[in-house]
Amino acid sequence: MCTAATYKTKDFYFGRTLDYEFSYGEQIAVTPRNYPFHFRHMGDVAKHYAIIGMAHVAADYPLYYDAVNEKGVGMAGLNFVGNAYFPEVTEGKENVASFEFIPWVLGQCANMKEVRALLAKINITGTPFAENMPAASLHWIIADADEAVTVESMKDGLKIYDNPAGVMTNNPPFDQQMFLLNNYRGLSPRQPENHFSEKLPLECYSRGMGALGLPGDLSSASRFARVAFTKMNSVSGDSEEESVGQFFHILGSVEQQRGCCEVAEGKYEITIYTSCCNATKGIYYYTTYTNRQITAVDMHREDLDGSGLIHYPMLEKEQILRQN
Ligand SMILES: C[C@H](CCC(=O)NCCS(=O)(=O)O)[C@H]1CC[C@H]2[C@@H]3[C@H](O)C[C@@H]4C[C@H](O)CC[C@]4(C)[C@H]3C[C@H](O)[C@]12C
Repeated sequence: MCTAATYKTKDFYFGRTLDYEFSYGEQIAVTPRNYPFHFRHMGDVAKHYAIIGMAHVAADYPLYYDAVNEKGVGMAGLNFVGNAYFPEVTEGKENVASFEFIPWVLGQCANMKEVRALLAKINITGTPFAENMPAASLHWIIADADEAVTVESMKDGLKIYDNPAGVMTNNPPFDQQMFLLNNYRGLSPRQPENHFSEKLPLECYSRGMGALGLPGDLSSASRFARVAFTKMNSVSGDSEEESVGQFFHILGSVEQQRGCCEVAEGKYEITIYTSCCNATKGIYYYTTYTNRQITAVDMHREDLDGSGLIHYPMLEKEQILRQN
């Protein structure tokens, strides 16, 4: 399972948890403006916006999981197993392999208006990156500081949903996830009134009772409700530290501890990493399951006019600051 969220204070923040039972080996990758992209069906693109994000790097190619570009547009792919369907190459469309979707969009769109125009022409194909790397079953969230959409390629077509909550998890399809939020419209960060019965003297015996009923389990529908509630009610200062700190707390509401979600005998899904990108400034912050210190890579500290891919290993060793 995975969860993605957007957050706005003075700057715009975009990130996700990557939950799985094993790692593909990911790195923080900066694609500078002159790195040549060879799109399988769309030809070569020599110049594009610079991109920073988490990627599996194979044959010097950044297979991004989540990323932002230098214009402040963010995008993440999350599992959509059993629902994602990628058609064959279709004439008259811009055919983009699912593994190319993030660089295709982030390489050329400066805002969501441009993203929407691009999506109107696209056909996301299942073209594999390599023989041993078939297309992943994914859906995507794409956002800038002003709005977000969810993109789902399914048997009955390509769906582009407005995403006013600015959050996404996995199954079921996004329209159903949003509908299910209706179940929680009575929840509140404030203490509840007694609407149960005037004839019963019901009391608030604890703080936090306004959100009683918010599901606490790890299913993706429950994480959707939980992260939406947390994000929509989130309050923080707008300094970088306060915003980044609060963003990690928002995604902390849905993180997965080893042992709670068994996917096979003795195998557990965990939050492998959590990212928080300051999309306005191009700074990628992350924590990992084993390294809870926030680590940052700043795209603007690199030569963004270069042509070679830049990548940093994910730092996974726990760093404890000893006070005495
Ligand atoms: C497994 C990851 C998604 C995690 C997730 O959503 N878990 C939820 C599990 S569940 O639904 O609730 O069961 C996805 C996110 C991004 C994916 C990777 C990226 O798409 C980049 C390439 C794409 C290639 O086609 C396949 C390898 C790959 C390197 C992908 C492997 C894997 O599918 C990743 C890492």
